Amino acid sequence: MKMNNTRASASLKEMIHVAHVDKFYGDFQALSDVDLSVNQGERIVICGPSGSGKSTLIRCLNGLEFHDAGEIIVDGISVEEDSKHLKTLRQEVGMVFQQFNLFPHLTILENLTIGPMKVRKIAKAEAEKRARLYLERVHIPEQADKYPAQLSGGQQQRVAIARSLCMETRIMLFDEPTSALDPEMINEVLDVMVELADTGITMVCVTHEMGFARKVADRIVFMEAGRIMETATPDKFFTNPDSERLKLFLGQILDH
Ligand SMILES: Nc1ncnc2c1ncn2[C@@H]1O[C@H](COP(=O)(O)OP(=O)(O)OP(=O)(O)O)[C@@H](O)[C@H]1O
Repeated sequence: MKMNNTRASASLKEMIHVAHVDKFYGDFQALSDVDLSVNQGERIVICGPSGSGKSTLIRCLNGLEFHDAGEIIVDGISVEEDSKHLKTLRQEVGMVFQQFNLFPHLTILENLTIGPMKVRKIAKAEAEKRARLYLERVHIPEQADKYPAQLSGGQQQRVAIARSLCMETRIMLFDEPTSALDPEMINEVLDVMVELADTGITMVCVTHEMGFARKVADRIVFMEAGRIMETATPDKFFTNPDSERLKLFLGQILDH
C-alpha cells in the first residue's frame, strides 16, 4: 500500500536535523560541515566510497557516536553525549546493522519480545502477538521458536528488521544491512525493506544497493571524504549528476 498522500501531507515535520556537523576520531576528521534535513516519512539513501563517513553519520544520528561540532536533532531530541534524553532517543530510533546483533541464547520470538516487554513495559501475551505479526510481515512466521544460529543470514537480518518494528519506532536507520549477506539472500532482505518503505516510516539507509536506492529513495545523498558532495532525487542522481566525483563513483559501482 502506497502512502504517498500521507507522506506528502506530513512532510512539513522535520524528523532529522543535521547542521554544520563535524566529527573527529583523534586527529582524523570523519565528518566535515555536514548538513542534512529529513522530513517525516522520507526515505533517504546514503552512498559513497568506503571510508567517506556514511556509517559515522548514521551512528551520530542515534548517539552511537557523538559529533564534535554542529547540531543534530532527531525527533525533537538534541543528540548530545550528556543528554538526559539519549535513552529515549535510542528507544525511538530503530537501527539495523550489517551484523544482525541478535541475542544468540534467545529464540527468535524472545529476541522480538524482550525490547517491548523490558523497555515499553508491554505484557508478554501482547508482545508475542506483536512479534508474530511482524514475523509475518518479514515472511518468516515459521521461525519463531528457533535460535538465531539455526537461521540463514537473510532470515536473521529479517528478524533484526522485525525486532526494530516491534518497538514501533517512527524512524529506522539501516547501516549497510545487506553487505554481510551472501548474494542470494540480499534480495529477500531488500524486498522487506521496500515493503517497509511503503508504510510511511522515516528511513535513512546506508547502502551500496543502487537498485534499492532507485526504487525507494526520495533523495540520495552522496558522501566523499566526510562531506556531503551531492543530494538528488534518484532520477537526477543516476541520469544527470552534478559532480565529476559522483559520475566516477557511479561508473565504478554500476559497472559491477
Ligand atoms: N572508531 C574509529 N576510530 C578511528 N577512525 C575511525 C573510527 N570509525 C571510523 N573511522 C574512520 O573514519 C572514516 C569514516 O569511516 P566510516 O565507517 O564512517 O566510513 P564509511 O563510509 O561507512 O565506510 P564503509 O563503506 O567502508 O563502511 C574512515 O577513514 C574510518 O577509518
